[in-house]
Amino acid sequence: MTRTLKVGIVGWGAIGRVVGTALAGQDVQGAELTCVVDNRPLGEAAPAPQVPFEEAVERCDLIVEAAGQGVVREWAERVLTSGTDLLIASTGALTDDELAKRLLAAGPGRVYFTGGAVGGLDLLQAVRHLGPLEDVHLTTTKLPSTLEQPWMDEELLARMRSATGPVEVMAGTARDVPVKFPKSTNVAASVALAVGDLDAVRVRVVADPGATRTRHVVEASGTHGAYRFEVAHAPDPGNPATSQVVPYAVLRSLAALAGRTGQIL
Ligand SMILES: NC(=O)C1=CN([C@@H]2O[C@H](COP(=O)(O)OP(=O)(O)OC[C@H]3O[C@@H](n4cnc5c(N)ncnc54)[C@H](OP(=O)(O)O)[C@@H]3O)[C@@H](O)[C@H]2O)C=CC1
Ligand SMILES: O=C([O-])CC(=O)C(=O)O
Repeated sequence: MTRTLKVGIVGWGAIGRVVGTALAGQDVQGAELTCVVDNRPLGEAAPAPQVPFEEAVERCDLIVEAAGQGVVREWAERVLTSGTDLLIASTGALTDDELAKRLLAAGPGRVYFTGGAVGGLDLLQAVRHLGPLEDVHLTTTKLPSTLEQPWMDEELLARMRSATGPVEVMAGTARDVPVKFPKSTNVAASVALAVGDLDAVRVRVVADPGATRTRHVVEASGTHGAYRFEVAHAPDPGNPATSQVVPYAVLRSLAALAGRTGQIL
């Protein structure tokens, strides 16, 4: 008989709540919710004990990070060093090369990344073995309010707020963009993880008042082929910066880690 995977969730928000509720309801064969970590007191809202981070690391086989890039920076290495595995949603933290290098080398815990809001990462990772991808582009289009940032000047904010159509708010690489939109463009770092190069992924971030669905378009080509993946997600009603599908991508990752048969890997 295989052991049940004890899972702790860090971040009881749009992602964590759905993942934690599903785990507590035994929706993921071979995994159970052991505890929850969050900034705010959750009281009865959490279906498992709310504990400090240190205690979660001690009690769990696997921690799901669904809190933000800062949590990855502060805790990821300690989780892995303690022997606990870590599944990261805030992949944008990996734009820091030093941190990325340390996490990939850390152990005995293992680090994993969820595909989150983008598709096709499995194929892009496979394609690397045929040779480099020369051209990789990601275009992310979201509601303007979900893209407002403290560093933006009045002129850009005014343009976003009064837009009647799409407005490009940033063009850069997967190294620059997730740092500027830490809660909204982790997908850029996820594409870069699949492609194996942060600087090779050209990213456009577009604010569009008509974007009732969040759109991510990944386009890549090389001598061996051309690839295009486009998704249009309903945003989470409580946190429209996050697409509603993301917790289900995390649950899919958890099912694979728990060893459920029949998974597409
Ligand atoms: N890979 C992907 O495709 C995606 C990745 N993400 C990443 O996942 C993260 C979480 O998303 P989402 O659930 O929508 O965010 P929410 O803001 O809805 O929830 C995050 C929760 O984590 C809590 N939190 C933040 N920092 C800490 C901390 N240091 N310790 C404990 N709790 C903390 C927050 O509390 P408080 O509000 O008090 O800070 C909040 O309750 C995003 O910030 C983003 O980085 C999101 C969408 C897609
Ligand atoms: O949920 C999404 O569509 C993407 C997102 O917020 C992120 O990548 O951080």
